[in-house]
Amino acid sequence: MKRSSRYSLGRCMMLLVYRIWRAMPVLASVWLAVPLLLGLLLVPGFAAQRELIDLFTGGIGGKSWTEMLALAWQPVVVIAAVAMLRSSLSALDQMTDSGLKDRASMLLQAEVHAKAVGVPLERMEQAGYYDRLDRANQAARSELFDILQNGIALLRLLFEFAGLLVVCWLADPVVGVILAFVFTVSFAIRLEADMVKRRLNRELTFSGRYSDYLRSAAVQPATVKELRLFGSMSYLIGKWHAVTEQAVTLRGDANRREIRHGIVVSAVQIAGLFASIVWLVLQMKAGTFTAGTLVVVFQAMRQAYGISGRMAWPVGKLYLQSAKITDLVRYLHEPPETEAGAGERTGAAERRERYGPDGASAAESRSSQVPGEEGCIVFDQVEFRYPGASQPVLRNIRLELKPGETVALVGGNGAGKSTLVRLLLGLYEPTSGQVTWDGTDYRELDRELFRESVSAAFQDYVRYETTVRDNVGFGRPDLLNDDDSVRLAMRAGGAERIGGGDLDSRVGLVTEGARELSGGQWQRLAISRAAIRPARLLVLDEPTAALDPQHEQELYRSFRELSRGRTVLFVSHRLGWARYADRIVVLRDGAIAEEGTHEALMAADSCYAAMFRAQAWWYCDERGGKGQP
Ligand SMILES: Nc1ncnc2c1ncn2[C@@H]1O[C@H](COP(=O)(O)OP(=O)(O)OP(=O)(O)O)[C@@H](O)[C@H]1O
Repeated sequence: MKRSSRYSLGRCMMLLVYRIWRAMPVLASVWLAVPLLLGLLLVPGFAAQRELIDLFTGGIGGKSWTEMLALAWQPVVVIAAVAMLRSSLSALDQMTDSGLKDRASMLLQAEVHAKAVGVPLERMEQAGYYDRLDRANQAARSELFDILQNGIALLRLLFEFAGLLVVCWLADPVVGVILAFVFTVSFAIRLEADMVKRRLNRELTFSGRYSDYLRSAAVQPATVKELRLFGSMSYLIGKWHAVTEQAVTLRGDANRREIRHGIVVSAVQIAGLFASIVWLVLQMKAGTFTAGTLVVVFQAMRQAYGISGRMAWPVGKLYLQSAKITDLVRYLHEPPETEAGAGERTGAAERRERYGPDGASAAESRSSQVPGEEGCIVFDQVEFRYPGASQPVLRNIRLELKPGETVALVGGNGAGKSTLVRLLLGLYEPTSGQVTWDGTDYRELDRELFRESVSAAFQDYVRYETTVRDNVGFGRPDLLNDDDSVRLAMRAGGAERIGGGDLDSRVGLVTEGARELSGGQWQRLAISRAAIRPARLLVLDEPTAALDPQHEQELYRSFRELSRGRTVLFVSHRLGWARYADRIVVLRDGAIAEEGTHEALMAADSCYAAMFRAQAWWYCDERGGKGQP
């Protein structure tokens, strides 16, 4: 995957840590400071050890035991204090570590959700954007804990190595340089070997699954019967053999490679150690070094070599997780519109541009007009283009919905019906032109009050896998516990029998003991959810798509009740419904092709008439000779 340098792994990690630190400064500071202190404490610890060794290897000389002990107590106290501090810091580290990772994961998930809520719907519906949101969400939910774990493990090892490097450098800068060189070389070799092994393991997981499938297929009675009959059994077994043998060979190669790398690393490390000791012995001869220094340097170098091996693990894992880290950080840092190129601005983006970075909210706070009582809606020269699309989906739409009118919106697949519905509900903003409510531009209306004035049941209706009551009551949470209102809405949506009259019966597959519903039953609940809202405008997008003829007829009966006193726009491919609307609007290729009552459009032998006859033909008695459409 190509990653921009703006979002390198290191920068992404720093941005993530900064976000966490901003939200939890104390906890995050402790979390970061502890590994640093653990590393730094190595320096006084080793210094005290050297002093103690030098004291005793220097011989008692003319000193009495009491004098020796008086000199020794200081380094002993330092060694004990360092050991106690290190163990206390390790305990503190464990405590902050688990608390911080849980909270950081929750915090970033909440930030991803908060950002998703503010994204314009038309942007959210773009496949690329939605995928990124999904990946960022997944990274925040399941990977973040692991990412932070690896990040902090790496930090701990780095600080520990830094402490050991300081110990060696203080002993002699030449030894420090040798250690830095040997450490870098052995770490690089180990990391490369680790990455190769990880990639191979991933590949082998796929081929392992394939090999398992082939092996189990070869012993399944149904497969055995068929393969014997066709004489293909040996072919299947040969295939399994080839896949398995390839995996065994690759694994053997990888193991041999790892062993070879291990030998090289050991050779480099032994050479480094040898060079350091020779150098120190030479210095000792010159009288500048003590036995204590030699022992301490020897210990520090061996400890640092161990770190070079352990560091390959978190670095390798972070590298593999880098795509997810980048997704998460980019999602959190970039405004959604930056993905859209020139000429891809949505209405919301334009508004932001007009009013500055906080444009959307500023404009929203400006839009405070109360929606009028009448609810006369006018589309005035509306054009709409999806972000990234070269052509508008809707063009030059002039449409008026009079208060209390029922309008059917019909047209072929992809004509733009659902898009028009979303503009009508204020979910999208026109790219040009305007939609008004009693003469006021939608953008000037108070969002909350506007939402209260509209209701809808969508083609892609939602299934709330909780209770029947929730499925209806989510339309009006304040009426959720008002049984009468919920039942009334269910009657209007033709859903009164769902759940056997028990509003609290659980539905769906998620909870134990719940009952799964059919597509039609879910759709009737969605219509009931729309019906519970006393909205002036009701929009039904394909309300009968999942209904059988009997339930469709029942819904039609309650439809009259449902539409009383409201402006209704419904979209339906079943033109039998359209004939009862006050007006039919036909969309073709994103433009209004014709408009009128059923009778007028039929009389005009319009494109609606052709569609209607095409559908009616299926229901005609063939012998009745009504003919083909
Ligand atoms: N989120 C989207 N992003 C980009 N293009 C879209 C998006 N949604 C729909 N379109 C495109 O807009 C056009 C109109 O789609 P729309 O869903 O409004 O049609 P429709 O008349 O409701 O179709 P159908 O009867 O099949 O439901 C189609 O060409 C479709 O590909």
